[in-house]
Amino acid sequence: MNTTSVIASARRLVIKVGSSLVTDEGRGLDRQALSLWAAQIARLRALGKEVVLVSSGAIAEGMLRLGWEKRPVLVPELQAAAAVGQMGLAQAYESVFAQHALHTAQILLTHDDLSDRRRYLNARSTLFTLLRLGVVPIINENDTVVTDEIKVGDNDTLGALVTNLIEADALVILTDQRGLYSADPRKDPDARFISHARAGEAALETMAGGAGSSLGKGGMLTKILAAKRAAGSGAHTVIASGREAEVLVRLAGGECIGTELQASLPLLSARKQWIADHLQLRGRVTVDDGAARALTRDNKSLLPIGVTAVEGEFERGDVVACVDASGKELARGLINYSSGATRRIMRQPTSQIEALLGSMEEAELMHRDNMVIR
Ligand SMILES: Nc1ncnc2c1ncn2[C@@H]1O[C@H](COP(=O)(O)OP(=O)(O)O)[C@@H](O)[C@H]1O
Ligand SMILES: N[C@@H](CCC(=O)OP(=O)(O)O)C(=O)O
Repeated sequence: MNTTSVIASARRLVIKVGSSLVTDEGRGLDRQALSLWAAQIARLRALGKEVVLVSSGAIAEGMLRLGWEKRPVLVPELQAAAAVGQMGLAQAYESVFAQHALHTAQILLTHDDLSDRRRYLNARSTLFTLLRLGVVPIINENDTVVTDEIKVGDNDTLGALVTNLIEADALVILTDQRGLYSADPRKDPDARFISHARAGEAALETMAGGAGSSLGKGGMLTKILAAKRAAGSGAHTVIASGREAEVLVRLAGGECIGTELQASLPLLSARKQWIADHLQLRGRVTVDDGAARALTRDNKSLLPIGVTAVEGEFERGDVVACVDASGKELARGLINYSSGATRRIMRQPTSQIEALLGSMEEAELMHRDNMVIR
């Protein structure tokens, strides 16, 4: 077991702060807390660390400003609250970082931005440029424009996607608990604290429950899944209390505070990580047993002959899932043919592609190099 926090050696960090912390349990923007994190982030920067902040709290702050006591159910009302609250977040962060002569930059993202390769690369280079300029990027989901089809849904997941996007060394999730317990400590007084574990361990998911307050979205499960996702690019995750004194500076000094979730999964290349990080896919192809073995056991590409069904409408180059007969996802990757063309060539040998379509783009429906096994 490590006695030095993984944060000590991390050079590039993503720090995520949850709604209940940012808004003092919905009482209003906690400027004191924001000011303490800004002071700590300024110290991390002085130590040579690059920091990107992912902050929740727009909806909670917007509700408060609009005088709404209960989280609205109607999507346009949630979106309106987010639009109002985001103004408060941006203003508050700008002023607390200004005290340390640090500029901030607001970045509002949707899942659509990250699943489009061109926009993904744009977001990445903008973030790198901001870091190089010494600016602290502050990210939230663009709640005002998201629909179910294009949303990430919670900022723990968004934090992990950003971690992978900028190849950060670590993701720090600050919340209202000390870290992960064996059960929700709000419900189980005997819950045991977990100080270290491996990101992606299945047992962790059974320990984690939903959100403890009505302010947050994710709860502990999204944090555990975020750690697993971030581990794909080799990033370690620490879940700790945002109320712990000097938490970020102490972590950077090597002190183990909170739950450390070590990355120990096989590393994916940056492009494969982008494929793995698609939360919503445009379609799926069902593969037969032979193709399932070829993909998962023999490291082979997917050929049209192994496909038995096609769902959804997709274009060449879209990310599509390969599922078995029971619907379980075996792999996903960039497909070489549109859904219409795939329907015409499925169950057929490669030698028939040209005769069926008039030309052959590629021999494989999905090439191994463009595929991630699940
Ligand atoms: N196993 C667990 N360990 C710790 N907290 C848990 C666990 N399961 C559920 N929770 C709940 O998750 C809450 C934190 O999630 P959430 O309210 O979404 O916070 P945030 O706004 O920081 O994302 C805690 O307050 C706690 O009640
Ligand atoms: N984008 C939303 C936050 C959604 C969310 O994941 O909240 P939380 O679980 O508190 O991190 C907002 O700013 O209100």
